[in-house]
Amino acid sequence: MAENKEGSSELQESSKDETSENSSSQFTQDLKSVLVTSVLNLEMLDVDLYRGTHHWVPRGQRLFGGQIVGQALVAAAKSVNDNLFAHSLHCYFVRAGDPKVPVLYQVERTRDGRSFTVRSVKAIQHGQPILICQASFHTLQPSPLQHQFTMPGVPQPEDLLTVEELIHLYLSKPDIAENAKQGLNKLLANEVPIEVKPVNPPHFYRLSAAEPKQLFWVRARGHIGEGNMKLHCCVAAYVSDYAFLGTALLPYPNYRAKFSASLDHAMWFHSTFRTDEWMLYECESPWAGGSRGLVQGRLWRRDGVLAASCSQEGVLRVKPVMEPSKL
Ligand SMILES: CC(=O)SCCNC(=O)CCNC(=O)[C@H](O)C(C)(C)COP(=O)(O)OP(=O)(O)OC[C@H]1O[C@@H](n2cnc3c(N)ncnc32)[C@H](O)[C@@H]1OP(=O)(O)O
Repeated sequence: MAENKEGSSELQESSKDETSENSSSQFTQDLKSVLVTSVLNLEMLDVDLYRGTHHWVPRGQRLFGGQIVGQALVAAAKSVNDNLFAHSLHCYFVRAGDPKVPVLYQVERTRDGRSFTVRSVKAIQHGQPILICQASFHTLQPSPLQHQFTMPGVPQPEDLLTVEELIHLYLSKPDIAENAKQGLNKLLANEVPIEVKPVNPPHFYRLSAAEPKQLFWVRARGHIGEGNMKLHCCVAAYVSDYAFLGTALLPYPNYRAKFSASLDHAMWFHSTFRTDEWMLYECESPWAGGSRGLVQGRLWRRDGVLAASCSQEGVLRVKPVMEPSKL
């Protein structure tokens, strides 16, 4: 991958490592997460201009927002020095992403300050922006001010089932409705590059109204490894948009989304973490109204350290379900 003006960023280092790994052992390459090898591995077309491809597209046939955010952060991170760490990003999804064409990422070097560096990224398809994103990077500046909430007490991932295992359990029910079976098999066919273990999975038969809160353990499929924090932040951006907006629907089992899409997405990165290790994603929706819903999330390391926080508002247009769906 060509060097850009700033010299090689960490991400380029990792891709150099990757190249060396590739040459050393195909086995290592097979273990590397598909997030690293394809979803977040952008092709550099020119200085500050990159092209991304797609790995998994949700059923709604618009690009997965987490992929666009993760790729935009990858593009921004390539133009900053290795001594800077991503600490926040704010973005708007302004048009649906088209799964049939790649996405171009155009990076503007908005400001290089003494401590903070800001990049603006436009994700472009068919000559139009689909996402506008600002990302900010900070040098390490320790401080006596240090506090965080306490991580919720939940069962460990080893004691929970993956989404795939839960689906197989539901599919084994003798009286499962045909349409529910088709829906579940479609979910199974998804090649989502992250493993998810819901802490409070929905009850199969009757979805009663629940609090707009959900928790699940998440991790990237495959190996990413230590050290490349910018890459882990990009994977966290990808992960943070998975099932996030659905938190706002939990109190309404008699409605289902007719049209839903993320409008914006904001993230703050607090500490080092490994997205290829289990992390607890705590999601809640403090508000919904006017065909919109607000969701907030906290990503926790297993040792209880708060790794990242995120917020998102989405458009939620719903229609009544004749009878509560069996999943
Ligand atoms: C979870 C995820 O990853 S989602 C992926 C990431 N997020 C995205 O892709 C969102 C990208 N942004 C967008 O697509 C656009 O900004 C939008 C759709 C959110 C808003 O754009 P607008 O031009 O204002 O669209 P608007 O909301 O008026 O219409 C959108 C659709 O809802 C329909 N609609 C509009 N108003 C209403 C309404 N009151 N009731 C029902 N349907 C409506 C429209 O007919 C349109 O349907 P169509 O696309 O089949 O024509």
